[in-house]
Amino acid sequence: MNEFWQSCVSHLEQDFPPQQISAWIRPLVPLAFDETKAQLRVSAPNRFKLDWVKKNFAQQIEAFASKWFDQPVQVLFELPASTADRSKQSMVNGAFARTEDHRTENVKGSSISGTTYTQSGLDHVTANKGIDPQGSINENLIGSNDPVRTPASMTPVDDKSRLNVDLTFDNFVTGKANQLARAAALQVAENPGTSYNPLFLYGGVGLGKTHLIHAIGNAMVAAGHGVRVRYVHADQYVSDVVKAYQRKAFDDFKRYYHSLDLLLIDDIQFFSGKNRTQEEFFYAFEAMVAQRKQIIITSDTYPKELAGIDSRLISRFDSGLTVAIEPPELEMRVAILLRKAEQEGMTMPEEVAFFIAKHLRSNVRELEGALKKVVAYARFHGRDVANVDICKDALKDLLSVSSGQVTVENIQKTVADFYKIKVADMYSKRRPANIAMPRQVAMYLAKELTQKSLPDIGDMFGGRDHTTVLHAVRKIADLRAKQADLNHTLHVLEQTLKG
Ligand SMILES: Nc1ncnc2c1ncn2[C@@H]1O[C@H](COP(=O)(O)OP(=O)(O)OP(=O)(O)O)[C@@H](O)[C@H]1O
Repeated sequence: MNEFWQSCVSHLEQDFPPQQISAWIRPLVPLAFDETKAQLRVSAPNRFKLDWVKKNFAQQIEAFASKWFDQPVQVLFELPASTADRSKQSMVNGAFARTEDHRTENVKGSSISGTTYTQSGLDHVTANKGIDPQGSINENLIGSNDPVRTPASMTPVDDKSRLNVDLTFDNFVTGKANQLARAAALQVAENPGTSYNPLFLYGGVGLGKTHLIHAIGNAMVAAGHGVRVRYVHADQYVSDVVKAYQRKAFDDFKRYYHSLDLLLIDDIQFFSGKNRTQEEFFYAFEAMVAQRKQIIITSDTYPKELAGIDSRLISRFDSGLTVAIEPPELEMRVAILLRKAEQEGMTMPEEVAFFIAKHLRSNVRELEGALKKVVAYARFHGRDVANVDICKDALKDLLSVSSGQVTVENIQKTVADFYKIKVADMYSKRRPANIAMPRQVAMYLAKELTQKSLPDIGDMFGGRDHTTVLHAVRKIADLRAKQADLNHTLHVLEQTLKG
């Protein structure tokens, strides 16, 4: 059985990215193969994973098993005995035995749509519908048409906390833009409720705020003290308040939120103008902080800048630690692309990451989108290694928006970034080889890609004589013809500059 399963997993690894394998396939346990019925029994750790695997992987597993056992095999997925018993018991009793659990399930279920996890979350809700026959708040809230934020079809979400288990400190790339936020987040994860309460993270879209707060939640859960953690998007919290109000279920609502050890509330700017929500949140905030329970808030701006939020709340938000996440700098963008390409199983040479990172500057989500396009495009053309030409084709639309006219300043900056030297070295009189060579490359590109004359270019490189520029242009052209490496570098730089 073991041998079969290992081969099956290896086989699936060829078709699915490592993230999906670790999220969905590795947690499965092969139980037995019944030869007479040609049935393979496989156990999934919970109902959510079971449904997901059944829907998305069953076919491939069946096909592989049929080949392996040399007959058409049916795969039966089941829950571990204890989980199955619990579900059954709930069905029979008609309600959860412990009201605490029941209430928790209700509110939890209510907050699924409208967050990043909509697709998988809804599947989970559907699976739970039968388990919760009373379905008081739960059923009604599920019916809501909350907006879908991000379709994350394969996002593994923990049912209880609504944490995305894939968003961890380990895969959070750090750079100047986010090192402070990460350090604060780590500190809070290690000393919840006692270091900074609340921790308030703010920054523009797609910069990693959500990622970081999930990482805190996951770290605290992993620390294994049985903490009650809950991630909720502010929009969803608003809709929970409305529904609790409609159903006169405020006591349950309050008890649930006030009982948490860690509340992660995302995009608090969505509370703007929602007075009743703000009031409820104020009580939850006071109750939790008084008991040293940790609250972490994200927002698109810092507390005092929040519009339509009660000043009492703003002063509470300001009472802990407020940290910004800035847009990623070039090096961090390159590092993110390299890391994510590796996760996608795509080989991406550093200069290719540089090419993308140079053009797409706004946020990490944009980089991820670009990378997905490149990976899909490369795979479609049967390539495992991305190159600049593939990127140019795959990202045609994105690049045309961001590309501008090539200027000498742009060339100096791009070449300096590429060779990891300072832009100021382009004008300086210093002549060590590690600076002189990139400077000559920049002069060469300036002559090639702009209309500037040799004396103009000389001026722009710290008042150098036109003969110095001419010498540089000739030298680089000559070397380019002889050195494949340099030719390749120049090609990357030209593509990067031309967009
Ligand atoms: N430093 C990072 N390292 C790795 N991945 C990152 C990093 N920052 C962001 N990401 C990824 O970029 C995507 C967008 O990040 P996230 O959703 O956390 O942004 P956000 O700041 O919460 O944006 P929004 O305000 O739009 O909700 C996510 O897939 C996240 O995993």
